[in-house]
Amino acid sequence: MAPQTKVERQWSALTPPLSEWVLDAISAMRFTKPTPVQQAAIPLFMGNKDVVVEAVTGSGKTLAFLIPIVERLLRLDAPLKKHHVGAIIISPTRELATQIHTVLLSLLKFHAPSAAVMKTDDGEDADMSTAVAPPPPKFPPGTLKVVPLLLLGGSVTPAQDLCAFLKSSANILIGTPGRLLELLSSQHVHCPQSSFDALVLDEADRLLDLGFKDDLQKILSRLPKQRRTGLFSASVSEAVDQLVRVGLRNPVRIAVKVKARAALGGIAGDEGKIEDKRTPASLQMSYLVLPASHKIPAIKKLLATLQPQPQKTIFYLATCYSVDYLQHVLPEILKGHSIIPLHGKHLDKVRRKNFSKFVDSVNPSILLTTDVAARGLDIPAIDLVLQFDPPSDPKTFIHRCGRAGRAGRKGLAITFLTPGREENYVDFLRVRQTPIALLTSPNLNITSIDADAVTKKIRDVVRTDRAIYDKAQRGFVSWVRAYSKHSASSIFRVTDLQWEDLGQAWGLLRLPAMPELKRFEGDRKLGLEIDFNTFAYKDKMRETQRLAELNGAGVDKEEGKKLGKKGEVAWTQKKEQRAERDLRREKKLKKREHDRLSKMTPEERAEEEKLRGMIEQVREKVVEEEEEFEGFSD
Ligand SMILES: Nc1ncnc2c1ncn2[C@@H]1O[C@H](COP(=O)(O)OP(=O)(O)OP(=O)(O)O)[C@@H](O)[C@H]1O
Repeated sequence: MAPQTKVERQWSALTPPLSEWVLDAISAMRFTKPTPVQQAAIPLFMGNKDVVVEAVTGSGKTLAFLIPIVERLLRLDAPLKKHHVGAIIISPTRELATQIHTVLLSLLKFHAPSAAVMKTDDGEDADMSTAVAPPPPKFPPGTLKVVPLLLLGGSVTPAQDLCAFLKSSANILIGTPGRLLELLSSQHVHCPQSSFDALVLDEADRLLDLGFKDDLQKILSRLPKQRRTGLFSASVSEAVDQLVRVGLRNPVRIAVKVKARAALGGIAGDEGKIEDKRTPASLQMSYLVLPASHKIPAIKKLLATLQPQPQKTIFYLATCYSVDYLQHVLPEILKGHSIIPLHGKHLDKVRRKNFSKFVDSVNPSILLTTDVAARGLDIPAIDLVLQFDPPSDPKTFIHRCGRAGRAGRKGLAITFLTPGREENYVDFLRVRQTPIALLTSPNLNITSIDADAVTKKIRDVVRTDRAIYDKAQRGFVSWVRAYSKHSASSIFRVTDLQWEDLGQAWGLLRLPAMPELKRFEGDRKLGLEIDFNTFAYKDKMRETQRLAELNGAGVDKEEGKKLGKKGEVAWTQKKEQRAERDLRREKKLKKREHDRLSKMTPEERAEEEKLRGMIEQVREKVVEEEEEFEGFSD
């Protein structure tokens, strides 16, 4: 017998033993040993156990559920019937679902029969194979294989998803709840007791949140009760009250915690003590206490002084509108870094493009984002996470921080707190086994001169275009609303906010009119004298419209905006733009479909017609999933 390699030795201690091809795949990935969560979860989930798995971010939970699912489907006595589903993996966001699908494909590349299906399904590979390479190997009927299908929503219609399912006879579905439900609602998709094996909820506590409740309930009602269910997350214990909803049967709880020495800068006297942590040991969890107006100057200094210089940074903001605003001003301040915005209100196309741009960028770059990118994303090169302020939902905290310091790599997560009551957040986190320590190095020493200089720069950008001013006002209002909804409401109180300093921090040209400022008696103009009547939009059409309104009746000269039905113009315009966009999208899809059909042989067409007949019966409803993921982003 050939001597075992190091990889085989480490992984082969698992029982039941993994298949040869899985060991080959792991070996190619250079994972010399299973991570603790893989060691604990793979044997149990490969057996007949339901599992609830909590392990720190970046600890390899994805393979901990993918390997058992695949192994079990490939150990069946006979292949699943056509259009029968063997396993479903649900994820709260498209990006995460896509990532799980990618990891699964990289695993299946090593399973020849499944890989052959992937090849023939991929048009490019198939074409190339007829031209240069030999055709993919044929396997005898009855060969077991895993065929995954990714369901995301966005620009793909439910009918197209069904078409892909029927054509590929996929047996593992990966997707977001809304689109999965659409597919499962079709009478052509079968999940009977005899075939359905496992359901996985990745980021389970998020999926058990109220926002997903209805979809999840409906999905569960379409699955057999006798199945294996796996719940995975770095914060699943936050959802214990909800677990019963998932119908777990005597689940085994697996909790992989980290023991670490308490860092300097935590509670006095605790330094060096061993403590349980819910964050990876390789991730330095830090905070800074600064007035709001010192935060961006501190970030500027940090990025310039941290060694080695951060290459990929995630900068979390509370709302989509804050992202929409700061994407215009940060490039001016954080020069040398590409600022890439990403939030749930972006069109699907923009969201995908910007995400890829960040992942692929070779220069220092900052993903400016909301909690849409808080969970699950595995981009190993991220070395720094910045939180302008803590997330409204405290369980999101460890997920945001956990985008850095993954799989043993060093990472740094810094949370900004303002002096006063917010400092209690440090103790609040400690109780939740998420200790954070004051960042003492590099020493930033931000002065009011630094803050004034940054505010001036921001304001200079805002003054270039009234559209940016609008975004600033909107971004700020949405931020205040998010702040007021913080679940740690005794720590984050709107009444404690320092409005003038915040105005400076955001580079506002005046404080917006908002109910939260009713009792504010300070300077709403923030010390500036600006003639808003002459403050123009760069966009000529918009400016002409503004001027027309300004010169017309019912105009507040100071605001330069229409009185009465506030916001009516913008709203109707927005509605028209959306309708136009939908029309354009529909036309594009039709053209793409036409091009696809025109390339088909008559036989393929006939098959297509047959499929279409089946698809006609499917509800055509495009689900707006993004809003759910945003939760509190106004
Ligand atoms: N056995 C292993 N050895 C080394 N690296 C591994 C191993 N298993 C997985 N990894 C790598 O660890 C990284 C994190 O894995 P994964 O994304 O599954 O983490 P996770 O626990 O799901 O994190 P999160 O809670 O943030 O979703 C990935 O880049 C993955 O390739």
